[in-house]
Amino acid sequence: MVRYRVRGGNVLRGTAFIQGAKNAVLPMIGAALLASEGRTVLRNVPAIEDVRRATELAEAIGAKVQFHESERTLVIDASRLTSPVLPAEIARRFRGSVLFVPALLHRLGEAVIEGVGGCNLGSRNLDFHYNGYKRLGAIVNEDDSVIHIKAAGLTGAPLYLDTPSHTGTENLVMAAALASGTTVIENAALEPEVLDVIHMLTRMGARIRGAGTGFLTVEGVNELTAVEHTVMPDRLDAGVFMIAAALTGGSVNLVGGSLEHLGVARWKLEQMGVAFEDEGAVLQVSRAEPIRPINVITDTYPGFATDLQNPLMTLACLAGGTSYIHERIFDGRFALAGELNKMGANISVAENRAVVHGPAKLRGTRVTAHDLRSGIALVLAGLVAEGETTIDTGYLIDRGHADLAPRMQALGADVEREISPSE
Ligand SMILES: CC(=O)N[C@H]1[C@@H](OP(=O)(O)OP(=O)(O)OC[C@H]2O[C@@H](n3ccc(=O)[nH]c3=O)[C@H](O)[C@@H]2O)O[C@H](CO)[C@@H](O)[C@@H]1O
Ligand SMILES: C=C(OP(=O)(O)O)C(=O)O
Repeated sequence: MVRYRVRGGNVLRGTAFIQGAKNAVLPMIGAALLASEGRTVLRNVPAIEDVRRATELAEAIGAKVQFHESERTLVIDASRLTSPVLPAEIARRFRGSVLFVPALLHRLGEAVIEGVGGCNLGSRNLDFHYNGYKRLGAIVNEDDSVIHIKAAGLTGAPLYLDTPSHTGTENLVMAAALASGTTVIENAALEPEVLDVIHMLTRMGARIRGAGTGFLTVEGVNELTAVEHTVMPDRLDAGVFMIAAALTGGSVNLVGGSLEHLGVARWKLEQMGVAFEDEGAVLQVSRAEPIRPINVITDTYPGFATDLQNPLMTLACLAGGTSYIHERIFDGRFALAGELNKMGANISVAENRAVVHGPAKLRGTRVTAHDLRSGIALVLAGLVAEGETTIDTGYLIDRGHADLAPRMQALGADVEREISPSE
């Protein structure tokens, strides 16, 4: 079992190299499976567990995949897909498995979803996805726990998303890209990762207009070709290292961090006292003043990213006053509060609102990661807690952050990753 052990008190200084974006590379692997000839090359791929699971899942349906981890490069040959089944033992380990459905529908005419994983954040429905496939002509059978979708060719149609779903947009764009005729997707997501996926699909030969406007028009084409594409940097990984610098009162140079990918989050961090110095391709982050309390409302991009809500909750624990966090994307994303309270924080939660009373003096103890971002938020808390903090279920952290311990150690943090015999 993977466990992280953090000893607090060190001020972080130095350079952090931001990884490739988890939430861009996973749909890109799904997109690579749409190419019936040649090999796709993805660069700047993060060495995270979700990518390793996605590699295993792609191989389970017949693709040939080589993940050259030290080169951060994935090579995918999807010329022969052999099975429409996304096996539960792999698909249930990560959310990105849902992104393989469009390729299965186009390449094999059917998809059998034995399960979808991902962070435990409440309902996490997929009805927008299924409704979209039906409107494109697929037959979706949701009768039992295994979802069967059949499609003898998809036909363009007017689609909509009730809310601008991140993977919902990516899946419906991929489904429409090879459908016959024109598809319009209303209320499409604007996240930078979604735009990067659309950029890759366009380079593959897809005909997509309106990226970043909320209205996407997709003219179906007959085939998509394999390309080489470099994955954008991970803005959530960058946000974690920004907050690490702010928490410890240090100064960190981010290679690969970009402020415009953060949207409102950049301004909220500045409101709390975080200072940014844009030095060309390097972004310097520091905190020159005491941490101020904040009022944060999570939203779709460019609103405050829900994936940074937990790391920000940790920062708010040190603020000189009361902070208010309103989580508007997921209906169960406050598991972190109970763990931080074990460390001496004073956080109260009522439905989708949390109130963080600061400043709190955090003390190291044994805590549990309930999901990827609560896990990384606990590592951040350990950086400023008195004594030692151990974080169990560290696999959840490794789902989304590559080489976390070495990258933190390079900044002077006392962070160790341990493999303990499963208890
Ligand atoms: C692999 C990946 O890219 N994961 C990201 C993706 O997740 P994911 O794509 O699952 O998140 P969505 O944007 O779809 O979901 C947001 C909300 O919409 C609801 N919903 C979504 C789809 C649907 O068909 N029906 C429905 O009701 C969900 O229950 C949730 O409450 O975007 C989230 C929001 O930025 C991020 O936290 C995740 O890191
Ligand atoms: C919710 C997240 O991931 P996933 O959708 O892969 O569970 C996340 O990255 O914070």
